Amino acid sequence: MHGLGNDFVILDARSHALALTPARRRTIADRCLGVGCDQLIVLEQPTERDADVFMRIYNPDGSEAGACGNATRCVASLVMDERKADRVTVQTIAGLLESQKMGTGTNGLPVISVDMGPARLDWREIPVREACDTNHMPVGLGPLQDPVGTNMGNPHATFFVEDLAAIPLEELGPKLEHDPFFPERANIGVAQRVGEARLRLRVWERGAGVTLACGSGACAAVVAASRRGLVDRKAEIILEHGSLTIEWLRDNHVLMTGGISVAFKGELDRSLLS
Ligand SMILES: N[C@@H](CCC[C@H](N)C(=O)O)C(=O)O
Repeated sequence: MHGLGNDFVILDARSHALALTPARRRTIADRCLGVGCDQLIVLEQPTERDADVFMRIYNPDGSEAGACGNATRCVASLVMDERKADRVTVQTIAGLLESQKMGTGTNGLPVISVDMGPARLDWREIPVREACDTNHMPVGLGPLQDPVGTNMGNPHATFFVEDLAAIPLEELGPKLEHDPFFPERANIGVAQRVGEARLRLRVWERGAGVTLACGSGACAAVVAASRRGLVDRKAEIILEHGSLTIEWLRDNHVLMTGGISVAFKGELDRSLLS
């Protein structure tokens, strides 16, 4: 499935455990050696009574992430179809995420909204190496300076620039992701304000590289832009393959709405079953 081109292989391990070693996870995510995806998602039985499904998130480098906004919308849509319901709760290692079907987009695809939980703004929660004001973090490289830090269940640094097209993200992104300032590495977002309530965004994702869209990165960008006074609390985020609507609610939760799509369905090879 994909959300605006941020693509996922979603494995259903709810009724049968999978033998997924880190090496196997990397191979499945490899676009030449496996199926290829930005994140590998594994569905399991939830451990919380209020949740409908548990979702694990793996980056193509094998690392596990606490949040993936676009995959949450995809998984929620799958489970809503199964249950013939308009609302479901997705459990992740970072918490419970409530999701709602909003209807169908002009392209005929489902539009799904997810409450990504609270935006965490304290430097210890992002986390960064030293105490700092997360609205102006002392880290940067070349034209990317003075980012805003946000934890949306995963760590983000959002840089604001005048001309997004002029930023060599493929070159600067990996260096910033691995900057010692971020002990758990970070997703690197670069945003340009293009209207009163509109931002253009590109993200170098931790453990994945540049993707066509990053849902949690879009949430972090609106929180960051709002803290900087660049937008109010609701904005359209324009990504390479479409837009997301993000709202930073007064209770500090962040709501993300956008389209999702099923690319194809397949069956697991028996060798993957444990
Ligand atoms: N594609 C995502 C984020 C996936 C996880 C990220 N790379 C991390 O390591 O934190 C999204 O839509 O939010």
